[in-house]
Amino acid sequence: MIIDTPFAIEVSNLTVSYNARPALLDVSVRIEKDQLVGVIGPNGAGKSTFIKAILGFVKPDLGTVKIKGIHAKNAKGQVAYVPQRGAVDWDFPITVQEVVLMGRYQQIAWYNSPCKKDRSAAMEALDMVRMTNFAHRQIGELSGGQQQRVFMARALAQGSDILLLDEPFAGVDAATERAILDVLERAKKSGKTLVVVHHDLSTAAEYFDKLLLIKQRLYAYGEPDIVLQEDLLSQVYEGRLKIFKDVIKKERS
Ligand SMILES: Nc1ncnc2c1ncn2[C@@H]1O[C@H](COP(=O)(O)OP(=O)(O)OP(=O)(O)O)[C@@H](O)[C@H]1O
Repeated sequence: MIIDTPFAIEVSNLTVSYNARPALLDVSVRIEKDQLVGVIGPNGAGKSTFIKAILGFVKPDLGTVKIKGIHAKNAKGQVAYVPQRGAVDWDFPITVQEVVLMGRYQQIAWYNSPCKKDRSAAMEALDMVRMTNFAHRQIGELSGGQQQRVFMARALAQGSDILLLDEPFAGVDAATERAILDVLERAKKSGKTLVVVHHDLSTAAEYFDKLLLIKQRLYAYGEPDIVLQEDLLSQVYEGRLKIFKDVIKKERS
């Protein structure tokens, strides 16, 4: 069933708890299609939980998630996920090409092996992240930034219109950060909606079309100049006054 909606993701009244302690409380937000969205907030704010709840990896106490107008339970395969780099066993003996092909497994019946179409989708995705020359390399032999790009290719090969990424810029150098941003921007131009957990307030306005500011509750969602307001940031980041004052100064200069 195709529903004509401008929204990629609609989250309504979402509450998620771990051991009876709420990580997210009554979060409602509608994310439009074809946007590059940054999810910001301090440590432990519930950013990863927000992503995991959209993916159905954690069960909400309350609330609903819709993907392109359809209840998330019935929209399996519509959303691709790029986990935090630390969540992956990089010593596993597998090549770059095999990892990216794994993105196609939802499309491959259990009794079939990957066909030509699956292989070309995987190669196209590797090309998009500029990693074609590394197709036959073991994943353990890549740098952190290259590993990140391979996992982005795996998500792109899946063919979903919506990609959720958990801290893709964590632990990479400035040049790699640029390369990853370039992939995100190209994916957006090709019609994807990307929701990205991001730690660094100083680059948030430059990198993203919209920001989602979260600390257990949703504090703001919108264009960076609406979200990066001193009063909002002071509520969310409390003692870390200097950091956000510098950010606002940079925003306005
Ligand atoms: N599996 C879990 N079991 C128990 N508590 C958890 C679990 N996962 C997260 N939490 C708690 O839920 C809250 C939100 O965690 P979450 O990882 O979503 O935050 P975050 O904003 O992504 O944090 P960070 O920026 O530090 O990665 C935190 O208090 C965290 O300790």
